[in-house]
Amino acid sequence: MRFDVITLFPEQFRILSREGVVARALSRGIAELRLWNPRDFAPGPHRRVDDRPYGGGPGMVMLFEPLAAAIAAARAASPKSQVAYLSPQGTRLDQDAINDIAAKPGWILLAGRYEGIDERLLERCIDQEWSIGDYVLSGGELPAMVVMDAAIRLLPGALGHERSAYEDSHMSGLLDCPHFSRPEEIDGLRVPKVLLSGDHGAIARWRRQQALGRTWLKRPDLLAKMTLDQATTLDQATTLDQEAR
Ligand SMILES: COc1ccccc1CNc1ccc(C(N)=O)cn1
Repeated sequence: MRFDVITLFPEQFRILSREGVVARALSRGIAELRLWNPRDFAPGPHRRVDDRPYGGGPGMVMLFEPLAAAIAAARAASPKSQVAYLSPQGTRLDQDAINDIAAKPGWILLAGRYEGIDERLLERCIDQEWSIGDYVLSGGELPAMVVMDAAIRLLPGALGHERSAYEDSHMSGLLDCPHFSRPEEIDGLRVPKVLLSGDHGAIARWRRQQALGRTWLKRPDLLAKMTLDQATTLDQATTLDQEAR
């Protein structure tokens, strides 16, 4: 999977290639990262990438021309990739969205700075607009890294133990179960007996029951969403079954 990131601060992305799951995936060629700096595409002696907003107001806006040129160069290098802009106005991402993102051959991620970008880029050059949450950051670089981390860890071979990605919170539509490791007792707090029993069926049932219980207590909205999804799936299956008869 290939990520092309358009950013005024390429140095910030060094962190991805230093350590951890993403760094390993990059070094193994499971994922690729290429950085494009709009300043390299800005014309004239001053190589401007931003300017004051028409209509006045505080802050600066990223200029159309350098970004459009950087996007065109990235598209030429990665013809199968779509362009996604990280912004507080974007579609809110969740695990389902990340699963879809990770299934594509690649993405060109545009990280905005200042007050944002010239609106005409959204008309002409950008395919999708994403938000990692309802809060404003000083730039789109961290959101771009969040999306890359969440997607790359799902790629085959990225995690040591394939199943651990699937069993994470939100992968099954539920929150994760509790985890314990050595020692068996800490300050009077003991590991649940079932986890020491070696009875894998009982352990799996306990973990599912814990995940359901936690989701019910902490995120009942996920349960509602899940039962709705399941109901829809069930309904579709029934319809298909009736049509098949
Ligand atoms: C004032 O910053 C901007 C204003 C407009 C667009 C982009 C930026 C860059 N900042 C971002 C980017 C993304 C997110 C998010 N929630 O995904 C939060 N902040």
